[in-house]
Amino acid sequence: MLEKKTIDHEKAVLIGIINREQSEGKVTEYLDELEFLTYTAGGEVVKRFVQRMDVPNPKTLIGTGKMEEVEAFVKANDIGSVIFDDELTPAQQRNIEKLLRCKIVDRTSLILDIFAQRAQTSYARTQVELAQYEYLLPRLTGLWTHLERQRGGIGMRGPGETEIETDRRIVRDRISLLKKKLLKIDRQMETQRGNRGALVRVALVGYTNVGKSTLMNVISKSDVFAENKLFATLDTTVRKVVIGNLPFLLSDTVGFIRKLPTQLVESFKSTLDEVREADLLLHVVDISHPQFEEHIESVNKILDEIDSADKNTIMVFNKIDLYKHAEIDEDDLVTERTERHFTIDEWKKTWMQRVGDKALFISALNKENLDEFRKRVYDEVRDIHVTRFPYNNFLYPEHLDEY
Ligand SMILES: Nc1nc2c(ncn2[C@@H]2O[C@H](COP(=O)(O)OP(=O)(O)OP(=O)(O)O)[C@@H](O)[C@H]2O)c(=O)[nH]1
Ligand SMILES: [Mg+2]
Repeated sequence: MLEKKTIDHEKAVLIGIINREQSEGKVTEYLDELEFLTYTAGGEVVKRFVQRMDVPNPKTLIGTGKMEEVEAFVKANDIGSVIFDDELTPAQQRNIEKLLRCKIVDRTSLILDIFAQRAQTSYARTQVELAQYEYLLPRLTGLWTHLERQRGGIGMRGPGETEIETDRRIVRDRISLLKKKLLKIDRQMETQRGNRGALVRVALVGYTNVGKSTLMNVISKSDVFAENKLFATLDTTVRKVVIGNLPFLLSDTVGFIRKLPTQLVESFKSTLDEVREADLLLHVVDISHPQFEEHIESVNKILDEIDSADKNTIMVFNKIDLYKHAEIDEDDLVTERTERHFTIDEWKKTWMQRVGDKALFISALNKENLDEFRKRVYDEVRDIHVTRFPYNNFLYPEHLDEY
């Protein structure tokens, strides 16, 4: 269920293109996610436009005819933003802006906007601001006037410099300032992490909205913010958790998403240090989501980008309470049985073949199978612990139920 807040819902339309790489079905899925992102950002989607085209129009991405259709709709319906699923070049963005005279947003800037809204701590805010400026820099091409406030008037403009150059210089200065600021906080955090001593470190990773924070809360009896919107968590939270009598550190991290803007991965690298330095990853998956396998791929890709793809990982399939498999009527002899028809048991078997006992099926919300989850995590953490401190191993029995 979506909790609607009293934000003034700005009306938005979505635009996607179908081509050789993305089929109609895929585009529908991508636009579903884009709609969820729009909702998270405070907007309301009133219409979607989809066009089939193999070569994008260099001027406006979609074709002229389609653009006229969009223009008519935007004007007639008081639309505040037009949101594209595909990334726009700075030139395309400018051209479309001129035509439609409303906000033109692509997936990257939408995600950046959500991050900006949700950043709570000064660290997260600094990271987001850096990502925003890096997105902005190549797009500074004269049409922008929103840097006016920061220009500071007299004396700021060097002789002979054009406005765009001044803007670029201001943005570059700001970027290097922010990088310095982050570096300083990074060092402090590194020291903090160093002080945590020898405890085994476990990190929850996964696509956004899969239930990482909910699981963190039930396991550590803490109170991390969780809600049915994307990117509820931006800052890493670390908690000391004890299972049996074995203590370890559990961290909850920012959720991943398909096409996570590179600027964000870059500037959130240090938030992701927690992942990079973890001894064990719990890769949480929302098995009730129709595209959960693609989510797994996106997450693996980002883990690869931060050099963490080879880490010891347990796959945690969450939300089994919501999972429903598609059914085929007995007299239906045409429909082929596919993964969509798998029962949870079949998924269990499939994943067991792939990763052995490193797959778990739970419901964090209904607390289903949490004992099994605790036991698996205990065994894994214990193994890491006794490998690291062999002399210590008598402290921690091989089986949790000996406690
Ligand atoms: N039905 C069901 N809902 C769940 C389960 N686990 C979490 N949820 C819901 O899923 C939504 C997202 O949960 P979060 O814990 O915020 O997810 P997250 O992975 O931390 O999300 P981000 O921080 O945004 O990346 C919330 O509305 C939870 O109540 C579950 O096992 N079953
Ligand atoms: Mg979270």
